Amino acid sequence: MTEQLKQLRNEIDAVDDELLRLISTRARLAQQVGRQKSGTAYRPERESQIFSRLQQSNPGPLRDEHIVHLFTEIISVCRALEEPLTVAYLGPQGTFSEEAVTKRFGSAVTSLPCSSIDDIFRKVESGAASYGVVPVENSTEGAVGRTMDLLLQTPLKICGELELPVHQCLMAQQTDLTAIRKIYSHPQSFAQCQVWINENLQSLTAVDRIDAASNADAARQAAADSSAAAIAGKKAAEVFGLKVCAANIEDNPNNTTRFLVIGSRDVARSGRDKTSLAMATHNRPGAVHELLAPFARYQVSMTRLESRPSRASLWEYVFFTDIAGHQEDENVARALQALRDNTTFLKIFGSYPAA
Ligand SMILES: O=C(O)C(=O)C[C@]1(C(=O)O)C=C[C@@H](O)C=C1
Repeated sequence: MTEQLKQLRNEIDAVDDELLRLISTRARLAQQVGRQKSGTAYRPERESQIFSRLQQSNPGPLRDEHIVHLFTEIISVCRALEEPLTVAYLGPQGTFSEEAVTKRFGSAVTSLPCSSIDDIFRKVESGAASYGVVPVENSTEGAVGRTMDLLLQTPLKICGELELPVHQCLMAQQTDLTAIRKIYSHPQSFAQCQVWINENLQSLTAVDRIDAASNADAARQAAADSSAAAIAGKKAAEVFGLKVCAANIEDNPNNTTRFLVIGSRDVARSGRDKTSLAMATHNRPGAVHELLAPFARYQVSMTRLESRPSRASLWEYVFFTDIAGHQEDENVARALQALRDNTTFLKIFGSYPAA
């Protein structure tokens, strides 16, 4: 070892000692904060403010996303000292939903795999989980209808959102594509990889596509059959001991799924928030125009507008809307009051920090 290398490593040791001391101090402060406040330890608005501040003062060379990743884990262990959290997600282990839980809450939570989106809502409503993470839309496939329908029925609130880039892989027990006779995957993942499958697999011999309940379930089935492959995220290959035959096979490289965090408490203002709601009005000419007018009047930006059948009567729709700002912001509060006066139905799902 050169003298210079030895010297640099000594400096790293000294920095690590300092980091250890500082992280321990931070953890003790979080414990004190936990004793001061009432209710749940998880404060999404505060975490969002911490990330914004750190990104603004990031001196490099680490990228902002690395800083957020490191501090997500630091906050995760500090939060766990205050209160252990259980987070429900669409299982089994190895799904993109599980990745979404770790991305938002860090690793120091108990993640609870559920067999359906309905089950996630049930677990949070019953208190078996403190929070739930549910997919709400995909950039290629559009809205996740079940999540939207359940939001209408539940007393739960939206406490946060996050976006997860969805990179699909073809995985199998071996990497020889000519040995593959069937592929398991979730129908949505098949849809996201159509071009790649047609170009790379259909030209071989006949390959059956078999729908699975989830990508991770597809990987589980491929792990039990040497003539099968699965399309799933890289995490599923790790969980089920499969080899990745081809990575990033999604037709759209920007393929992203947006997830919501659901819980039972309202979230305070972070200063960079969004509010989600659903509304309905009479089925007559100009009604939708009138419905949206308060947003224009009070200068509230809409970031999403999606209609779904109301399920109450034929050809009646509920409009799901995301707007910029928190319910407690003056312009948002005024727009919401105008909506209360003009709609036949209005449900506010919650305000939360924008991703
Ligand atoms: O500020 C708080 O309320 C804390 O509990 C501290 C802390 C943190 O580690 O910074 C931990 C959990 C909360 O979600 C937000 C922040």
